[in-house]
Amino acid sequence: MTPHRQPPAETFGKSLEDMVARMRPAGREIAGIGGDVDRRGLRAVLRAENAKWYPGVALFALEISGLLHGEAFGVLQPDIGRAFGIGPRFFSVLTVFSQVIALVVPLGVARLVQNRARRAMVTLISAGVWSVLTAGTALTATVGAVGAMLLLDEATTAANGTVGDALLIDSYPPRTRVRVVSALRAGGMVAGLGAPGLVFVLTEVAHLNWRGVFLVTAALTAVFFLVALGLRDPGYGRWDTARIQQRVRTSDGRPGAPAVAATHLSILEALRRIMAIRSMRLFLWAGLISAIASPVGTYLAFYYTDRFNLDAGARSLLQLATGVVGLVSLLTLSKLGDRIFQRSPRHMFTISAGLTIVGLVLSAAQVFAPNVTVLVVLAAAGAALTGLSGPAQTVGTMSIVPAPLRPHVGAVAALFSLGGTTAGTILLGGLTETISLPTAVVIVSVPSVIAAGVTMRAGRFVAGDIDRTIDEVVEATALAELRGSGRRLPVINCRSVDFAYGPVQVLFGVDFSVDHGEMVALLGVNGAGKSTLLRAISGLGIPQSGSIRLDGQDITFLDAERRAAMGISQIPGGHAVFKELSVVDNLRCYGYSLGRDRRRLDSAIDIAFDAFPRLAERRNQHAGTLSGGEQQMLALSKALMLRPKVLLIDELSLGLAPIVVGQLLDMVRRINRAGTAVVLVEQSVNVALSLARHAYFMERGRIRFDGPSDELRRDETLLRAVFLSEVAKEGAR
Ligand SMILES: Nc1ncnc2c1ncn2[C@@H]1O[C@H](COP(=O)(O)OP(=O)(O)OP(=O)(O)O)[C@@H](O)[C@H]1O
Repeated sequence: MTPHRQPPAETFGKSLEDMVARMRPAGREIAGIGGDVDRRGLRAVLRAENAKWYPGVALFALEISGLLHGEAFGVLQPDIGRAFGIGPRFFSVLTVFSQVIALVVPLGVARLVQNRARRAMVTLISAGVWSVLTAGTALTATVGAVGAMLLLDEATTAANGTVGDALLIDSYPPRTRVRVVSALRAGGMVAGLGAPGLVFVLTEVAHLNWRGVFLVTAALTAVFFLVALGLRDPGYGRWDTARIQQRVRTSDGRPGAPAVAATHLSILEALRRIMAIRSMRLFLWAGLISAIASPVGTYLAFYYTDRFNLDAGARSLLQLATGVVGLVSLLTLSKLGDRIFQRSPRHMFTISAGLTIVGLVLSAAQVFAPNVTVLVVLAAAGAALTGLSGPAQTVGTMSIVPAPLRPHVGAVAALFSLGGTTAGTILLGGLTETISLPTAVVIVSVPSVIAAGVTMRAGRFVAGDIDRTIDEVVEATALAELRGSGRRLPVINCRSVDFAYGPVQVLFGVDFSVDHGEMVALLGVNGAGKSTLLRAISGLGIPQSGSIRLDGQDITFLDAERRAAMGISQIPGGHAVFKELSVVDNLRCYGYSLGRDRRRLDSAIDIAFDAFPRLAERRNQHAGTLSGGEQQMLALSKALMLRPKVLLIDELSLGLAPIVVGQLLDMVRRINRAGTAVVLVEQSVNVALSLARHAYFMERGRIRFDGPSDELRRDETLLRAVFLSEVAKEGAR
């Protein structure tokens, strides 16, 4: 017998959506947008929030450490080459490996830290390895060892880069983040200016050979490593996610609910989740487009060296002037950045991208500078304005992803910007062969202006995307609360699902739930979106927004294969069998998720043959040559074999004789009685309503009815619509 729904499960999805909507304003305020604009200074906010300076200081120490050893490796490469008799070819082969490492390591590290917050450990191990590597390089005697060290260095640098921003963001409250990120970037700029100076002093003033420089650098990186040694991972979403969870728990006066179990995503699933964020997609494309111009700096340095006859000293001064102006502008304007972000993330991106465009124009104008003074002014002003968008972008991108996926963002961004840099190197190389450098610089600056425009557009969606992360946290916590209070969660719960095929949206805010062991009818006119909803549940399609949960666990972005293993089976209308395969091979394919246990598979196949002797008689016949009814029996065998938690059936009875339909429905009842919840999409209203106590009615991608089947049976207006579409379908056949 179909179990009774627990009140108010009939509107479970709806009530959850109401709860999520109710908590959204509080969630926004916690996430640092909305509410009264916080005008306090950084120190005052950190004191009031009891946030410590140390994580920032430690991360700064690690940044200096990274810069120092990176600079030593970069500058001294030719000397190492000479010492071992290796030429540029050796290093260019290494570069290829380095690029592979730069792409692969971040993804692996992001996955590694997704399950447990161990980002501080990753960053400290990286820094420790740097010290050892730098010292090891000084003492090494073989070419192979040099190569291995350079590659290991690349891997640890990539690992550190993956977790750095996420660690910083999670260490500070949202209302201080633009300032904190800006301060760290400014510190990095200082170190960036100081590192070459140090290498210069060690080689030119102290006259150390490359081994000596590496030893001194190793000692310094070790000191910075020790400074950072107390760094601990603050935990995912320490200042946002955790606080929202806390707020949800206390909102109904039941503190101390069990922890919310997160769904761990594979790398591909995590990428899918990230790419589902509209503003993130735009940010990533903007990153790729703007990276096209990244080789410009090198060309410019050559250009103004020739044009104004600048020597190394003058070039360093130019760099120093640019750095100092950039630093001052970052530090003075970052407070404003925090305020604007709080008022409206969209404005923050409009302003920062607007300033970037002005900065780009000034930077490109360098090539027309009549003298060195104008060159310095243009370079400094350009760099200062374009530099402002960095922290805005970091805070924006980190705020729109769920906290455990923040390290993945760095990994994906690296992928995109590498594509842009490669394209830019090829493009600029080609352009400078055929046209003058000033024209080439102006041409290559155009993509950066376009990228700023794309960023501006991305900013429009940031607030909405932050809402989605808040909603997910509220929902997960609310469900954990409910479970903690003894309530059994629905086996399937869809909340506010939007789905589109390309630009055409077909589902709009669908709330849909199915209890354990329940049979539910999903009805509606043709094209209402019933099959699409089933596809979203089984993982054949990914919704643009909203969530899908199996037994409380978020499965919105999981692979279909994983969902099948978790207990969701689907019998798609019209093409449920592999027509080219024999009956028994079809059953073997269905049994894929049972694993490698041959005996288990064989006994599952026997169960199917016992239930449908007609299939047993035709075990070696091609499934495509079975009758329509036999094909549906074969399809239903999947549920008999796998005993899923939920069976999604799309149009079981379509085009079949009543007697065959009767047999199939008997089997559906049997499967349901054995504990499998069934969602029945049926063209025959009578069939569906006679089987299911609970019914949903869809129209144009929206749920129009959610309640007892008897009530729907009495709703003539809705049923007439289905009936008419049924007639139309029959007519079309
Ligand atoms: N792969 C696809 N690409 C583009 N549009 C699609 C795709 N599949 C379905 N659609 C469109 O999505 C809308 C919903 O289709 P869906 O099959 O989910 O409806 P349905 O309620 O199951 O209809 P029916 O009862 O006729 O099967 C329809 O307008 C359909 O044309």
